[in-house]
Amino acid sequence: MIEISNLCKSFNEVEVLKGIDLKVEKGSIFALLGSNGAGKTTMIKILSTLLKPDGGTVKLAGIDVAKKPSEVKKHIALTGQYAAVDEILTGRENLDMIGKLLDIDNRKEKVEMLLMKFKLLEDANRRVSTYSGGMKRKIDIAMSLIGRPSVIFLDEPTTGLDPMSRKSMWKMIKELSETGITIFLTTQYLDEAEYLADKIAIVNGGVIIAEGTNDELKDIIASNIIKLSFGSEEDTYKAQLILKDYHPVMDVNSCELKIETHESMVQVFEVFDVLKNHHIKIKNFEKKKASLEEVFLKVISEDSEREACNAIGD
Ligand SMILES: Nc1ncnc2c1ncn2[C@@H]1O[C@H](COP(=O)(O)OP(=O)(O)OP(=O)(O)O)[C@@H](O)[C@H]1O
Repeated sequence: MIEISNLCKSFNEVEVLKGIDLKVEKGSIFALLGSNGAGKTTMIKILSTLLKPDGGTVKLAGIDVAKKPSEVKKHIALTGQYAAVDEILTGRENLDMIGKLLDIDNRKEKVEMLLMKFKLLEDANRRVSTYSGGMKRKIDIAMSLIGRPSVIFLDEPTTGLDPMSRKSMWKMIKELSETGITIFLTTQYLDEAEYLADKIAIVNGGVIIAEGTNDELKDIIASNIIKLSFGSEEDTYKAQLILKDYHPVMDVNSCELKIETHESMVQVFEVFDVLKNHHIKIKNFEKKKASLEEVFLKVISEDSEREACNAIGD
């Protein structure tokens, strides 16, 4: 549904996007992750025709976004971090206004159907200025659905929402995806990407540094993690010293060490052997896959280190 090739964009000589290549499958949920200022919103603006790229191509449903923006607009909807709703109007009036602008058939019915779907019927005649953050976000998404888009861009859809509203937004996004709409979202919440996305890409320094399904990212980039717990602080400190070549991360309070293992079980047995030889008893042992957060932090820090080394080399 979306094909991005060698996408570049600079602002005042600062290169924000330095050659992005991505593909998003029809009907899937795609999450773009990145730190503050990584270029996520810039990318969404280009994909949704609001900003012209400096180079590269973007095709949406096979249509070139730069060459035929008005064609592309018929297929897409954009909702932002800051709800684009008119606060003075009621929820119903907001939906009706967009319906009029888009000259939608059966507008009234469509508006009522969306109010019902988003559980906003009871509050439909209240001014949006009196809505909670979660309700504003709902009306924003409902407005974007009036034109029956095939792709919806959600820029940080749950930023600023409380945990309950986040969960209900997640449910709504899943339901939208089940109707066949392709969803492209940006987020800073790793659990959000982990829960929602069929595919995830991490943008850093203007390029995509990792891409894949949740499991692929964890498999390809991250190693497995072993968690060892000990009977005392003393043993934990000793184990940390003995295992220093494995770069353990220590949590003294819970007497735990976390170690990354890069190869199957071989390193796990090595660690056991070393501890046994030093007569340190392991109280508990757990082997788990890295979380997406661990993957994210690792690839970002490795990429930044590489950049720093390159800069020194230059
Ligand atoms: N119109 C503009 N003029 C100049 N610089 C801009 C403009 N828009 C964005 N930038 C810069 O481009 C970089 C990327 O911004 P962008 O908003 O795309 O990042 P982001 O990943 O969405 O960040 P955040 O997570 O903080 O929203 C930032 O350094 C920002 O200051």
